[in-house]
Amino acid sequence: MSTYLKYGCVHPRTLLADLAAAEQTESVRRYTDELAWRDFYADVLWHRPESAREYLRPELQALGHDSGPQAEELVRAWESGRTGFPIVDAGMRQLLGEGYVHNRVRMIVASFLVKDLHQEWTLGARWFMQHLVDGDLASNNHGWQWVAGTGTDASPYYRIFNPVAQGKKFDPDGAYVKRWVPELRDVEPRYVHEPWTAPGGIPDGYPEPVVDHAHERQVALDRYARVRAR
Ligand SMILES: Cc1cc2nc3c(=O)[nH]c(=O)nc-3n(C[C@H](O)[C@H](O)[C@H](O)COP(=O)(O)OP(=O)(O)OC[C@H]3O[C@@H](n4cnc5c(N)ncnc54)[C@H](O)[C@@H]3O)c2cc1C
Repeated sequence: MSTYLKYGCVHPRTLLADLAAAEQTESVRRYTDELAWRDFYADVLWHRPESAREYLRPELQALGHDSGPQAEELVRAWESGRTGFPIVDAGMRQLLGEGYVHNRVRMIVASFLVKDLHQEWTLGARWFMQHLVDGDLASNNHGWQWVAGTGTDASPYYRIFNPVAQGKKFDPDGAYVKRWVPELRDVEPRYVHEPWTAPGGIPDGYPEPVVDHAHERQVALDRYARVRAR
């Protein structure tokens, strides 16, 4: 519904009225909560308009970010869905192909850019706004700040998504990855989220992982510890 809400085709109060009239199941309550997130972020943006571009926790700006030709190459790999991490690549290719990505995958690809590639959330937020059909300044930029750990009610900075574990948990048979990453269609489901472990190795045409997740996770945590110690 996000695109219809974004363009005002349906008003959130219409949805809330329907939800109030429905049997109060867990999914009805969850949906109501989701709509509340949307309004919450709109409210934050109204009161703190600078939060569209600036860190709500400015001290975390001192984390810094990677720059230079190698960092730029990694950003291009992320943008084009060629990081070698299947769930990240599927999400980024879906973004380019459909302009829509499920919330879980938005969180995974955003975490990868900020915590594995050590880029500022603002860079990813801009890319999303250029490509999402539901692109909304409040939900998008605060979604990014949530993942980056720099916003209101933010995910703690030290919570770092493991792209392999997330893929296995939320796409256990690899159907989502196989839909968007054709190079992996013939890989057995148990290897699809870490094709470098498959007996035949990584299929032709699919990249090797561009980073070592365990190492970059530690780099991110060390940077965070340094900023906190100031
Ligand atoms: C990094 C990142 C960027 C995002 N960018 C956008 C964006 O530009 N535009 C946008 O509408 N949503 C954004 N979201 C929130 C969420 O991913 C989408 O609203 C959701 O995926 C849309 O799918 P749906 O309509 O099936 O959602 P459902 O799960 O069915 O939720 C119903 C509605 O609740 C609202 N909603 C749900 N989750 C959130 C959330 N976390 N934050 C704010 N509103 C929410 C949306 O209006 C959504 O349509 C972003 C989330 C992240 C993590």
